[in-house]
Amino acid sequence: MEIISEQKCFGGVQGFYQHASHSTGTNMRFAVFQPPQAKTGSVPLLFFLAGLTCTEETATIKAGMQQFAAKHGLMLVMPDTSPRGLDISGEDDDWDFGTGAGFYLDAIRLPWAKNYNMGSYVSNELRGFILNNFNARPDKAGISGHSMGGHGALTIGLKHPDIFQSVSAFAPICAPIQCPWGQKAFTGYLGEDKSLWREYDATELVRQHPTQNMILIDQGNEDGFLEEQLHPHLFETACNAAGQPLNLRFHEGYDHSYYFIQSFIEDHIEHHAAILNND
Ligand SMILES: N[C@@H](CCC(=O)N[C@@H](CS)C(=O)NCC(=O)O)C(=O)O
Repeated sequence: MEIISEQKCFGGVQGFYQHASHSTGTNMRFAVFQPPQAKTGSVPLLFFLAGLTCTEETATIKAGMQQFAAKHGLMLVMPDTSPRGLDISGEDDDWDFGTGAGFYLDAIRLPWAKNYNMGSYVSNELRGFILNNFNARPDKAGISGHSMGGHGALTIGLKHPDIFQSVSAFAPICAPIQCPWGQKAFTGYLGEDKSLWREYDATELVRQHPTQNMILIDQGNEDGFLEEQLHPHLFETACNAAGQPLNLRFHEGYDHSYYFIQSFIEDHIEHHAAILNND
C-alpha cells in the first residue's frame, strides 16, 4: 500500500492511499478516515460510495463526515468510482459511462469485463484490504453512498446483508433498469440480456432479498435528476411489498449536491452507528 497523504483530522487520521487491485487490474486510489478510537481498538467500517464523475476525494472533502465518524468511532472508506487510465476506446467519451462511472457492478461485456469490476472490488477486495491494513472490525460494516454510489450502497447492501449490516443512501438511483443512466450503463457493461440487469437493480433485489435492518434514504425535492433518473417511489413500493423496513425522507428545497449531503450526513452516521455499535 502506498500512502499518498495522511493528515490529522478530528483527533483521527484522514489518509489517501493507493494499491494494486486484482479486481480492476489497475492501481486504485481510496481514502480512509481512522477515528481516534482506532488507536486503541478495532472499530466498525463505513463505506461511502460517490456518484458519477467523482473520485475518492469527493465525499472525503465535501460531505463533512469525519467529525461525526470521530464522535461515534466509525472508520470511513471512500473508494474511487471506476478504474482509471486504461485507455479503452470509448472510456472517456461520456461523463455517465466509463471513467468515473463504474456503477459498482462486475462487467461481463468486452472490452469492460477485464477491468470494470467495481462491485467485487468494493464488497470483497477493498474490504479485505482494509481489514488487513487498518484497525477495523471484520464483523461490523455499513455502506452508504450518493446517486450512482447510492445505487451501489443499496445493491451491495441488499446482496451482502451478512457483511453490511447497515445501509443508507443520498439521492440514490433506485431503479436503474428504468432510467437512462442505468439503461446506458447496463447495456454497455452487461449487454442486452435484461435478465442479467436485475442483479444490479435495488428495486428488483429488494423483492427477492429484503433485510431486517432499516434502510435510510434522504432525497431533495429540488434535485434536478429526481424525476428522470432516481425513482425512489418505485423502491419504496417494492420495500413495502417485500417487508423491507425503509425510512425514505424528502427534503423541501434541497438539490443533488454535496450541500444537501452535508445537511443530513449526521443523521446517516448516527443511523449506521446505532446498528454497528450495538455490542
Ligand atoms: N457532470 C454532470 C453532473 C454530475 C453530477 O452531478 N455528479 C454528482 C454525482 S451524480 C456529483 O456528486 N458531482 C460531484 C460534486 O458535486 O462535487 C452534469 O454536468 O450534469
